[in-house]
Amino acid sequence: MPSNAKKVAFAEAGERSWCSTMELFRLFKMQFICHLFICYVFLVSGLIVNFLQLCTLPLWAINKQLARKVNCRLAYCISSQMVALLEWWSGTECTLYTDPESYPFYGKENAIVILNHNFEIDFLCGWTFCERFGVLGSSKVLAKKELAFVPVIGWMWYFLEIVFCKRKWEEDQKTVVQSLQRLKDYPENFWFLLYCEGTRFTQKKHKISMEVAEKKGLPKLKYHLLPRTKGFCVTVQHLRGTVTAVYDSTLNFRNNQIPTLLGILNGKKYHADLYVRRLPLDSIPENEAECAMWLHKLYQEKDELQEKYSLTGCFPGPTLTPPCRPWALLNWLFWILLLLFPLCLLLLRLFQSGSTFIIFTTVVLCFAASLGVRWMIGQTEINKGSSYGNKGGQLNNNA
Ligand SMILES: CC/C=C\C/C=C\C/C=C\C/C=C\C/C=C\C/C=C\CCC(=O)SCCNC(=O)CCNC(=O)[C@H](O)C(C)(C)COP(=O)(O)OP(=O)(O)OC[C@H]1O[C@@H](n2cnc3c(N)ncnc32)[C@H](O)[C@@H]1OP(=O)(O)O
Ligand SMILES: CCCCCCCCCCCCCCCC(=O)OC[C@@H](O)COP(=O)(O)O
Repeated sequence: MPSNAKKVAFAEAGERSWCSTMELFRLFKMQFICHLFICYVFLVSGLIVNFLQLCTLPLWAINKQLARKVNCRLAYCISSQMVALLEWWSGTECTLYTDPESYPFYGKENAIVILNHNFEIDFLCGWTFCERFGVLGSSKVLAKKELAFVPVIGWMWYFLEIVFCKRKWEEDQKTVVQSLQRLKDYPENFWFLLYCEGTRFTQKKHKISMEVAEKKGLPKLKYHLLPRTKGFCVTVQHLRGTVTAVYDSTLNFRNNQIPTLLGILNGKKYHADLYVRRLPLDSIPENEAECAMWLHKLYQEKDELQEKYSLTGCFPGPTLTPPCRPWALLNWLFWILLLLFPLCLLLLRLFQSGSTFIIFTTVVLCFAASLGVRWMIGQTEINKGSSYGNKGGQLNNNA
C-alpha cells in the first residue's frame, strides 16, 4: 500500500475508534448509576459546605468582611459543581455577544443583570458567565422566598446575603430594602441578577400579562412578560453608588433547543447565545415613575432583539466569548475523589456485614436521597412552576 493511502487508512481507523469511544461515553453519561453518584457528591459536599458556612457564624461578629469572603469561597464549591456539569459533563457551549468596549468591565465592577426568564437552565448559563468572569462565588439574585428552603442551594444563599422576596410588594418592601442596603459594603465584586418578568414565561402568563399591558396603555410584547418594575426601581435606588452599570442580557438557545437540567445530567449538549449590553447606571432616571418607564422601554427593545434572533438565529454584533476556566472542574474532581473513598468503604462494609436489614435500609436511604435531588431538580421545571402571574390585574397573586 502506498504510504499516503496507509496514512489515510490509519487516520480513518483512529477517527472510527474516537467516534465509538465518544459514543460509549455518551451512553455512560446516561446511566442512572452515574446520576446517582453525581447527586451523592453534590448532596454530601453541599451539606458539608452548608455546615462549614454555619461554622462561620461566630466570625461574622468578629470580622464581617472576612466572613463574607470565606462564604463566597464556600459557595463557589457548590455552585461551580453545577457549572462543571454544564461545561464539562454536558459540553454545553456558551457564546457571548457583546461590544469590545464593555468587555473589560465584566467581572471588574458591581452590576445589576437583567435577564429574560424563558428557560429552565437560564440561571445555570448565568452562573457559567459568572464563573468565567470570576464572580461566581459572590453572585446575587432577587429570588423568590420558596428557594430559600431548598437544601444546599437555598441554605448556601442565606450566607451569601441573597435578597429574597415573597412577590407581595407590601410585605417585601421593607426586607428587600434592608437586604439591598446590606450589600453597600460588600467586599467582593458582585452581579445582582433580576428577572424583572418575575416568573418563567408560559403562554398563559404571557396572555394575562399582555392584558395588563393593554390596560396600562403599554405596547404589547411578543417574547417577554410585562416586567414588574418595583424590584428594579428599588434596586437601582438603593445600589446607586455601589453598582456602576446595568447589564441588559438576553439568552437564547440555538435551533430552538429546549434545555433542561435533566438533559444536562444526561450529558445532552446545548448551545447558548447570550447578548449583553452594558448600560451605565447614571443613564437610568432617579425618579421612580421615569425609572419604571425606562424599564418598560428596555423590554420593548429586548423584544425587538428577540424578534431578530428568531428570524436570523443569531444576535447582531461581534462575539467575545470568555474562555472556560479549569477551576470548576478541579473543584468537582476534588469532591469526587474526597467522597469516593468513604462511599467505597461504606459499600464494602455493607456487603461484608451480610445483614439484610442494613442493606435494605441503605437502599431505602439512597432511594430517598435520589427522590430529594429529583425534587430539587423539579424546582427548575417550568411545568411545576408557581401560579404567580396567572391572574392579571391583581397586585398579589402568588402561588
Ligand atoms: C457578561 C455576562 C452578563 C450576564 C450574565 C447573566 C447572568 C448572571 C448573573 C447573576 C447570576 C446570579 C444568580 C443566579 C442563580 C440563581 C437564580 C435562580 C432563580 C431565582 C429567580 C427567581 O426567584 S425569579 C422570582 C423572584 N424575583 C422577582 O420576582 C423579581 C422581579 N419582580 C419584582 O421586581 C417585583 O416588583 C417584586 C417581586 C419586588 C414585587 O412583586 P409584586 O407582584 O408584589 O408587585 P409588583 O408591584 O411588582 O406587581 C404589581 C404590579 O404589576 C401589575 N400586574 C399585575 N398582574 C400582572 C401580570 N400578570 N403581569 C405584569 N404585571 C402585572 C399590577 O397591575 C401592578 O402594577 P402597578 O402599576 O400597580 O405597579
Ligand atoms: C451537580 C449537581 C447535580 C444535582 C442537581 C441539583 C439541582 C438543584 C438545583 C436547585 C436550583 C434552584 C434554582 C431554580 C431557579 C429557578 O428557575 O427559579 C424559578 C423562579 O425564578 C421563578 O419561578 P416560577 O414563578 O415558578 O416560574
